[in-house]
Amino acid sequence: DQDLPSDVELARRADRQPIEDVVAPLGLEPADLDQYGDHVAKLSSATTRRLTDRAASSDTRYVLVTGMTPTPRGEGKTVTNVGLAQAFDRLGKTAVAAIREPSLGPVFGVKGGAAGGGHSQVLPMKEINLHFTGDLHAVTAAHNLIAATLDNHVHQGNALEIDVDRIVWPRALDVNDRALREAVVGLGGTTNGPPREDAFVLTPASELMAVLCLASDREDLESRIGRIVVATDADGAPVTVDDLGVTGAVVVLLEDAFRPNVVQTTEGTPAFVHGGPFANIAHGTNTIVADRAAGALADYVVTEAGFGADLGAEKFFDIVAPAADITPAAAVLVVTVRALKYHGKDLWPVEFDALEDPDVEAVRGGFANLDRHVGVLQQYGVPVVVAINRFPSDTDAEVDAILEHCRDDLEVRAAESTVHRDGGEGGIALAKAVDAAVEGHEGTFAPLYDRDAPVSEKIETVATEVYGADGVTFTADARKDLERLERVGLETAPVCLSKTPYSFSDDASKNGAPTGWELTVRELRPAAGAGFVVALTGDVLTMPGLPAEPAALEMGLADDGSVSGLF
Ligand SMILES: Nc1ncnc2c1ncn2[C@@H]1O[C@H](COP(=O)(O)OP(=O)(O)O)[C@@H](O)[C@H]1O
Ligand SMILES: O=COP(=O)(O)O
Ligand SMILES: [Mg+2]
Repeated sequence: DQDLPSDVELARRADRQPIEDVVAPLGLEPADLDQYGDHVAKLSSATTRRLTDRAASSDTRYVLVTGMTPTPRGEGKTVTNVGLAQAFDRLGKTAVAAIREPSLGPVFGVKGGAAGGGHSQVLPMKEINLHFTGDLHAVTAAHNLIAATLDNHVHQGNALEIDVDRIVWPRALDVNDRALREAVVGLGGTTNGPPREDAFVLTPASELMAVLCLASDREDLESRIGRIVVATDADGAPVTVDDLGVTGAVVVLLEDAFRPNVVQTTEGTPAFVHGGPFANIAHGTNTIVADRAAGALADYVVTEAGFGADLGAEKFFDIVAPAADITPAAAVLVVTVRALKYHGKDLWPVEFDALEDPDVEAVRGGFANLDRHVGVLQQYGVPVVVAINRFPSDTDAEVDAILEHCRDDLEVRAAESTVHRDGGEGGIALAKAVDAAVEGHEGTFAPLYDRDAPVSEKIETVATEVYGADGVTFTADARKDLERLERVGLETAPVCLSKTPYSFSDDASKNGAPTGWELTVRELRPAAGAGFVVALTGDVLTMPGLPAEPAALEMGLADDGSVSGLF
């Protein structure tokens, strides 16, 4: 398999069409777009409202792309998502790839870009991976305006009697910076004070990002922002963004960010790239507005949920689909030979060169992880199709072992996908398997837990039925947090579990399908704006750190304007 040119080189070579031509087959006119140059646009406010007001048309097929428990490099969900949308396009259907927009954190950190790869990318790759249309910068600014307004309120006399030891609204930055995980602000005497402990989260972990992704329209966006709890007062009552009086300014900052970004894939298939929460520290899928707008226009909406099915897919099914009134038609579970070997060899931490050598037995050893993910997805009543995302070093024997296992043992459809190397052509078999699975499926989709169940019961359900835990241990702090939920009206809200993506359990070193363990919940953070409760487990960090060799060290700008080191 001859080596492909780099993603940035392939992106540069792809012949791009004017964005108005890309979306014309969807029935969009130039008047529906606010353009940012020839290849990037946002839906206009009027069109966003028109498309999202429509009931989700029942004949639109929403295909969720999820994955098995990944290695730190990621196993190709975004690549598969883009490639599958291209495949449906090639089969004469209208399709939209609906994915998240990248955060600068991973771009300059370890994972690199999140715009797909090879012949299945969204373009323009450099712009999308860097500033794009400014949405993440807007969220960062809006987040920090709330924080500054809060400290200013306290400085100016604290009429709301905010308890400065119970402020729960951090600051945000879209850069991985462990030095900011815990900070002290307000130093410098009465001019700057009062001093207090503070924290920074990466912008994708900001509750404003979740609000932007879950709001159904502009009015809902505003009321959700106003409901965000930033602190508690001397009586222990919640203090909200509305109480601070800054809701209007935040909406002004986020009005453009709320409208879906419209771009194209390497093959000219439409893509709505919008919203950027990760699935370990947040709910992990793109905006509802992008899903709904795409669903009003296309036969297929192929959308991705981050990390493994235990994270992104669980949150898509239990939080996003109900909030968006979307019924998923199928789930595509992306697996790779290398991730199966990683689980099969029970490696931790991962040594990638050990995964290059052909080893069918090690692939078989990883089936326990694959099988649990298939079982998790089937619990939601959706048909599952396994996509084997083929890497250059994979052998036919390894791929055949997976196909046979899916057919003979799991009795689920599976298809080899070569969309990274071949673009949409490499996803035709997968697209046909998805259609066959949808057409042959009985049963109906349903979230896993009853929407009125108490938060603790919802956490137990996800822990035992999705993660495979024997039960849940709430620390003393978490139990206190549970009691406080009533005061913010979230005692029966959906839960957004914050957990390591590298294991079904809350311990990254336990790969495969761990059994005989308890999930430990150490803290609950009410997200009244997002309308869910974040449950922190293990040692998940909402402000990641840079690795020993950050991707940033490989980047540069050539004289011809091309960027090196972006991948
Ligand atoms: N089949 C493949 N061959 C080579 N590289 C791939 C393949 N699939 C994905 N990649 C690369 O692996 C990295 C992770 O892919 P991505 O689609 O972002 O995974 P995920 O969305 O699951 O995190 C990206 O750099 C991507 O270009
Ligand atoms: O939130 C994580 O998303 P990926 O799995 O696509 O990196
Ligand atoms: Mg991805």
